[in-house]
Amino acid sequence: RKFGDYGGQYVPEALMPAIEELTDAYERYVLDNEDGFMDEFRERIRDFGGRPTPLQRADNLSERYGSDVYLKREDLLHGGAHKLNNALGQVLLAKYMGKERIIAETGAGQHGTATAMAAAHLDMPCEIYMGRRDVNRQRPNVFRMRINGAAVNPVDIGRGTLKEAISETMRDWATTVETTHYVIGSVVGPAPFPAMVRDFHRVIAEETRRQAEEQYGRLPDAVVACAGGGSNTMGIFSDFVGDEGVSLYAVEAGGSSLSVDEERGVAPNSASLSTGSEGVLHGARTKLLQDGDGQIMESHSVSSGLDYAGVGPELAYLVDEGRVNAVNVDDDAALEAFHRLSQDEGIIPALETAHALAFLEETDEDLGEFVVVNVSGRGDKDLEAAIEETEKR
Ligand SMILES: Cc1ncc(COP(=O)(O)O)c(/C=N/[C@H](C(=O)O)[C@@H](O)C(C)C)c1O
Repeated sequence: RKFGDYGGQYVPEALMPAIEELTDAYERYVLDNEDGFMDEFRERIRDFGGRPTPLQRADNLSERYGSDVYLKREDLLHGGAHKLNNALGQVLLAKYMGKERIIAETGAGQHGTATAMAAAHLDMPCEIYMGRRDVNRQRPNVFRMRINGAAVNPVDIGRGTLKEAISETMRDWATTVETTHYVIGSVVGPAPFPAMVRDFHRVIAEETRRQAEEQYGRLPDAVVACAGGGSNTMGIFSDFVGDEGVSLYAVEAGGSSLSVDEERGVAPNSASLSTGSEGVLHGARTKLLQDGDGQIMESHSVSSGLDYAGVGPELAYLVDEGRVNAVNVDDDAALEAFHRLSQDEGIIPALETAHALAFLEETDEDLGEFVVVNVSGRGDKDLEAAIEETEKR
């Protein structure tokens, strides 16, 4: 339940029965593979999802940085992002638990889309909560969710971004726990969600380890991934935590600046790991952007998927332990990296992913000769935003 001081289950009493039921199901089906649950998960994520994803050498980036840069291509997973690993796992688990309805939150819309696809695939009705602001800036994903048969509920309270969408989804779940499972989109929320979401994404790290040995003859010197809630980071890091020779870099959104405006409660970034402080958000104790009175601050990022004031408790723990390096790059660097990968490698990355790629350009650290970057998603959803943002600069 806990990762050092972080984690726990800070939820209203009404949710405790659902949390206990989910904990029992997680232990039986995910940890103990009861009824062959994990076998069915692996078979479906292979045949429906398209796993394994390639570990591909980026020849032009390798030349630019004078090292062997390999891309873990989660953008090639069905739906265009790593999100399907967790969404498929949780919807399948809901089916094993006898649930009849699926709900989820989304910000960038990738998690919402993945949940809608998994629910359609497993014949479960699905409802997605999405901040109005995100509905407007990730429209291609709103269309995909609806075409996959999900209802998309725009959330108009507050700033209409991810934080409010999560709160609305939790509110729905509190009154529908009997029949409904809440598919949380990242390694956040009350236990067992952070560990369970990590375990569904662990397949990314397992493949990367095998592919590194086969294609390069040894483990990477460094693994780099962007961090919003932290699921694609924990997914690709989880298998390497015990390998001291593999440096791990979690790249957060530095937004437009790292200085926060305590007065207005606004942080023009989402660098919770680097600049946040300990607090409770969405059911877990973790690190988050809060003002002196403990009010959660508005976060910012050019990418919806990193625009989140919190971060997963296990990732916060690994950073405090010094096992993961928390770094960040700003909006401009991410936009440059978005265009660089598109022009130099023929891959349009998600704006979230672009932050991980920007770190290779921005850092003056020597990352070693064999560097793996997690390409968490593709940038189809971001084309309009990226062009607009680039023209503005
Ligand atoms: C392509 C892509 N890459 C990275 C992220 C960051 O989420 P994590 O991997 O959980 O840190 C995201 C996050 N997307 C979520 C979503 O689509 O709803 C996000 O907005 C929330 C679930 C946090 C993403 O779409």
